[in-house]
Amino acid sequence: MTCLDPWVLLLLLLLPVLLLNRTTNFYFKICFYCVLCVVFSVVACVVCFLRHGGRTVRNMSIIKRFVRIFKYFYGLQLEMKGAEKLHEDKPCVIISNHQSILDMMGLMEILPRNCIQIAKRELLYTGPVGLIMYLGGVIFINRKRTSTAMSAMEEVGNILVQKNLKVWIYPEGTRNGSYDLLPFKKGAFYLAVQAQVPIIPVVYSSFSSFYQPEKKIFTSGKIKVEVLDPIKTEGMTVDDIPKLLETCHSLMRETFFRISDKLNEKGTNGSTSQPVQ
Ligand SMILES: CCCCCCCCCCCCCCC(=O)SCCNC(=O)CCNC(=O)[C@H](O)C(C)(C)COP(=O)(O)OP(=O)(O)OC[C@H]1O[C@@H](n2cnc3c(N)ncnc32)[C@H](O)[C@@H]1OP(=O)(O)O
Ligand SMILES: CCCCCCCC/C=C\CCCCCCCC(=O)OC[C@@H](O)COP(=O)(O)O
Repeated sequence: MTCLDPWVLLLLLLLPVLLLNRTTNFYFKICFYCVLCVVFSVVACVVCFLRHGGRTVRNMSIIKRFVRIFKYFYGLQLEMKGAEKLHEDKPCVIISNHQSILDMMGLMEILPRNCIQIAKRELLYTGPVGLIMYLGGVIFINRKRTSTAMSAMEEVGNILVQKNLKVWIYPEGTRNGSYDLLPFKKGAFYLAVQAQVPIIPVVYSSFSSFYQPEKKIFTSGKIKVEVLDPIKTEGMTVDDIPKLLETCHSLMRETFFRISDKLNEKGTNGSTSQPVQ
């Protein structure tokens, strides 16, 4: 019989204690999430290469299958409303709120076919995770240079209708762990007006009932997802963008408060904002 290294033995004995401690449990879950992302990305890259031979939005259906497994490790339940609105075979711009790196689980639950995503350029350099995003057709933008970000998004606008694509954008432009939505950036609205395609808002309930990084809380829980009705942009011009943005923001904000338990417009279930994870 092989003897276990005493350090390994000690770690194994301490593991239940560490997992019962809220802080270590929190960090364990976050680290495990990153490990899952990396390991599944490596496997998904191989499958994507074998199946489609390179970068294509069709790889997203493969990536989706991998990411959909994550929720079982975390005891997360997703409750959808109106998901069928995303599956109409027409181009559109989908906008949603962005709370954390955990969003990916909710995203992959309802991501429609032929839907490209916009992400910050830095994610391309996260090893296998960046590679799988690249293979999945994610468009990377440099947020520090508005002009290049705008032209990358304009290019998406040019092919949206032509190739019958959908595009998923986080108009807050960054992760937002506060108990409210941030003001929206304008790129998604320029894109929709330029391509004359509808905007479909998608709202995820606040994660704060099961995930509070500042208190090191990460338990099992439920995420409610509501897909709102499409908002037409036909006939709109750039002058209509501020009003369009305002309409989408207030509809989404209203929905966010309605579907998030114990949250109200004053912001709170005890604290105001917290760092993103
Ligand atoms: C198996 C495991 C697998 C794991 C892999 C799974 C893959 C999942 C992928 C998930 C990816 C998720 C990634 C999420 C992110 O990275 S979010 C961050 C990146 N996204 C965004 O930033 C999108 C939203 N941002 C925008 O739309 C911005 O508007 C942007 C285009 C980036 C410009 O930024 P900024 O300058 O900060 O914004 P403003 O909106 O304030 O605009 C400044 C002025 O420019 C004018 N403007 C904007 N766009 C246009 C345009 N297209 N044409 C003309 N003018 C434009 C705007 O009006 C502003 O001017 P004024 O102030 O109005 O004068
Ligand atoms: C060779 C380098 C290796 C680096 C390895 C890094 C491994 C990283 C592993 C897992 C990370 C999981 C990332 C999942 C993708 C989630 C997308 C996301 O949520 O990005 C955040 C972005 O929307 C906004 O960023 P900011 O809030 O503005 O900041």
